[in-house]
Amino acid sequence: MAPRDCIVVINAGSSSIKFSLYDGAALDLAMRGKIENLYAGVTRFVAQDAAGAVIDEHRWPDGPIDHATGMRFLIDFAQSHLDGRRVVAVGHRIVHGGVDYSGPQLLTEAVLARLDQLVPLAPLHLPHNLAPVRSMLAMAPQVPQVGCFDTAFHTSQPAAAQAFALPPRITDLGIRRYGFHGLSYEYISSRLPQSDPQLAGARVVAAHLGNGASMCAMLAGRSVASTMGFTAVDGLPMGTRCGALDPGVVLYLIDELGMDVAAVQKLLYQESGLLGVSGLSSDMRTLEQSGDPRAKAAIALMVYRIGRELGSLAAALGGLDALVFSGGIGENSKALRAAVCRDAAWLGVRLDTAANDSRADGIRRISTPDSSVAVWIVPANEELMIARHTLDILEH
Ligand SMILES: Nc1ncnc2c1ncn2[C@@H]1O[C@H](COP(=O)(O)OP(=O)(O)O)[C@@H](O)[C@H]1O
Ligand SMILES: CC(=O)OP(=O)(O)O
Ligand SMILES: [Mg+2]
Repeated sequence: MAPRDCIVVINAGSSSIKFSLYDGAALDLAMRGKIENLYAGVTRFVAQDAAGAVIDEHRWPDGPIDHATGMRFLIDFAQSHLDGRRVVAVGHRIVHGGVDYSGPQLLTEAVLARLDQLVPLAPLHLPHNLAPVRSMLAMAPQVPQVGCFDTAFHTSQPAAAQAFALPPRITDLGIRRYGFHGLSYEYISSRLPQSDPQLAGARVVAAHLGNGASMCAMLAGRSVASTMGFTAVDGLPMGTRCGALDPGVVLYLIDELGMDVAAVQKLLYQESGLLGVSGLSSDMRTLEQSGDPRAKAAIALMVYRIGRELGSLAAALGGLDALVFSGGIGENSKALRAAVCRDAAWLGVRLDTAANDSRADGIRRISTPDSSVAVWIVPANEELMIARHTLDILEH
């Protein structure tokens, strides 16, 4: 890579699109931006330089926008801020890789066609992950587009963690647990031992709590279990997704309530979770500011489920050395972290209240020195992981 060469990274989540621009083979961050509150609330855009100074901001006061409008805005923004750089590759977060893709992949029309088949497994994400790849392939066919999969990090899980108790004729179709947010967990597993080398071989549970939310058990930096399964609707309650559900409920909705598949999908993916329980909002900030008992109930349910999953994941690890919070809620909600840590006292978790309440940012420890479980905040950085994988693909 020449000094003016750069890699662009696009991370399209369910409620946000993040982009970053990295200079040269050292992957020095040049600029990052985020459009948040797609589909709900006031959509806003903010871009920052490497030092975190805001270089541009924008709001859409006439109502929330969708992924396609957001992407067009971002492409225009990035193109007008390249400042003489040459884009040598674009790295994309692709939420589902299915059975075919367990590592970063150069995206061609043939690969995209296979990924199209996985859309039913990630309806809130995959269409928005794939559309920008196609528009960039059309705009600049000479620029490699690299896909980095959320599922890839979890392929290290033991067979029992990946299995549903279903007959082989079903399992053989690829109907098994995959796990998601893998790029976030992979970043955490690479970043945590830099701050505390003792954690390199440790039993760690990380909670990526954003609009989508999951938890992952990692042993010596490798995924051994996670709360998300075949799809990103499993596990914890999320902004609008229900999380773990007795499959009998789905049968009942269809058979007894006469709901069709589209209605069930909408209910479980878009009308449940924090939004569904509170009846108010999918946004944790709104719920925390609300005095409505339904908002409190929604948060309490999320805290309760995190605690239950923490026990389960600690069991998969045979104990617990560290607990990590990440994602928009995990990084910013001190109340949620305090509630989760209070419920995890039985595991030896002791929160340092002052550290938890501090306005510091960046990676930091928030447990007391005598806590037998180290509690950390690690700001999510899926983009850096994508940039590293993209550079690897370019160089090999
Ligand atoms: N200061 C804050 N306090 C509490 N929750 C916050 C705060 N900032 C962001 N959040 C929550 O983080 C969630 C979005 O997380 P994020 O990781 O940005 O989303 P995505 O999964 O789309 O990438 C929202 O529920 C939002 O309310
Ligand atoms: C997998 C997933 O839920 O992603 P997000 O948090 O971006 O919605
Ligand atoms: Mg996210």
